[in-house]
Amino acid sequence: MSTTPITSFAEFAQRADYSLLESLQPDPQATLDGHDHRPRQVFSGHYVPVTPTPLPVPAYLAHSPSLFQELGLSDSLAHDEAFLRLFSGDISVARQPMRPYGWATGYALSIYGAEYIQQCPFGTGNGYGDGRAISVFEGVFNGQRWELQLKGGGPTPYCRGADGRAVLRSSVREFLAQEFMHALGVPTSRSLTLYGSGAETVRRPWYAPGSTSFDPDVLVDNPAAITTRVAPSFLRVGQLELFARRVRRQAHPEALNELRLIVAHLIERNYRPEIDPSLAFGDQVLELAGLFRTRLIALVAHWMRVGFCQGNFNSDNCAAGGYTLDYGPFGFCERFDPGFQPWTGGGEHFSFFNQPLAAGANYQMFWSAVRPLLADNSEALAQLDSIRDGFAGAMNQELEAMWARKLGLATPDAALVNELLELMLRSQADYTIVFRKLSEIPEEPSALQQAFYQPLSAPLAAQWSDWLRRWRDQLSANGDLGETSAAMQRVNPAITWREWLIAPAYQQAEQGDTSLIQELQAVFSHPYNAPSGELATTYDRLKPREFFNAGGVSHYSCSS
Ligand SMILES: Nc1ncnc2c1ncn2[C@@H]1O[C@H](COP(=O)(O)OP(=O)(O)OP(=O)(O)O)[C@@H](O)[C@H]1O
Ligand SMILES: [Mg+2]
Repeated sequence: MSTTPITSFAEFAQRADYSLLESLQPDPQATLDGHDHRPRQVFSGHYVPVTPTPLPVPAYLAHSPSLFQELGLSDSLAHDEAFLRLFSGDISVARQPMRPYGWATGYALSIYGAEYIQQCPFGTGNGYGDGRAISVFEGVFNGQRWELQLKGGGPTPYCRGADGRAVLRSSVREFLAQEFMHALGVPTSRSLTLYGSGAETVRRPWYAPGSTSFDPDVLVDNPAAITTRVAPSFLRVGQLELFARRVRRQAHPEALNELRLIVAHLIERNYRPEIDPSLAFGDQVLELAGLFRTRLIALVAHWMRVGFCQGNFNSDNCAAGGYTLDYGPFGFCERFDPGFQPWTGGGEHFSFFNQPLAAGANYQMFWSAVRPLLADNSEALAQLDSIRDGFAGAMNQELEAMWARKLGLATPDAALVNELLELMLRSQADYTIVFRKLSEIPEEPSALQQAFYQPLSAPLAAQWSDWLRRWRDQLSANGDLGETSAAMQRVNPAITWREWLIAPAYQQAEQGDTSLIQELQAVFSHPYNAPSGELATTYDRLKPREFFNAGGVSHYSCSS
């Protein structure tokens, strides 16, 4: 394992290794030149070779120093000409052993457990998939295998007639959010780089300045950008579903084999160290089902812990490796509201506190997608069903443990948590600030005042006093308050994502000024440390009144 960081593109390219991808089938209709950008049906195979469309006049905006370090890349590489060209969509710079084309994958969509096909322009489900995400690299860095994927890299056969681009606004959001979530300790895809175009803009519906409209009221031209995300794989539950649906429909003779290959690939990519390769394949599928259940449940508990709402937790936005994927319609809860949902198209079922149920619906689709692989083994099927049946109970247990950690309790106490959430709601508490203040284990509600969007009424203050007293009694009975407080500060972040602090960063980046992006990167890299001095004045505060109901900040319809 090399310890000197990679400084040249040639050295970087040497890390390419497509040996896992090679186990999958390319679309037999596709040509290997990758010039396949028009919407069409893809009937079989696991991926379509496709070249990205380069951003004209690409310019560096940001990279993640922490991911660069993990991959063993020198920071200077982000400014290297060939590196910049690759990750702004120009794969003509590829050199051996890299492939001179990327790949896009098809997937199916279920919303809350209901199968959809009308999102596919052909009405068949064969035209839905990565419409603007194109993987360009599979390789091994410091002993770990990663896939590198452009988002906004131009149209693919799955683009459904759209431009395949991402605007700078949404790219800055995804770029910052992935690294923030990682720093929060939440499993996630990661951010490598962010490059913007100095010459191409794309038009999207958006909100006029000061608008409180629910729906966008203007069309805005925004620079096109590409953010590259990194994960062990970008396999989604929806992807398994696509192949399972083809098995069910007997779409072609290879359908069951293709399902088997994609599931084997998922195991290889995301679960191999935990699943013994010498097990019979059916047993590996059972192991996978158990591990994915555990990961998905832990993931959603993390989301609840940090106040994250994914916003659009369809099966095609649910990574089969059990991490957060697709930072489009997401938001973080500021004033506590269990129904928080910033995306106007997302609906209540994907709101903040409904995420455990949404995860259960996605797990159900995973379960039904892998079932055909065990069809000839009734014992294995029964085991698989019982893993699925246990989802809700295991989810509840994990949530109870999460609340206990947030409150420093040695054992879960659902009644105490529910009373607290009720009090938070009635007091208009800020989700992040109130838990951070509680981490100091205050005796009096006055110590929490900074967390409330309205002064506490006398009756509410009395209820808080009572709650604090009973909670503190439990804590005192269980151990040292100083240690408990320190442990609480490790799970209750000191700062959070506040959209009104992010909007100026992408607005300034549109004018070529990336200093706010850099400031946010720095602040977000240590979310459990209270920011000091001037940074505290900016980042540790309640959402100002003028941003409540502000279009594009408190809610948004377009995430692309
Ligand atoms: N501008 C676009 N051009 C082509 N396809 C698009 C565009 N925007 C979204 N899509 C496709 O529409 C589907 C739904 O979009 P959604 O917002 O869930 O995903 P996304 O944010 O583009 O991507 P991902 O889930 O890969 O992060 C996806 O399959 C996506 O590829
Ligand atoms: Mg998506």
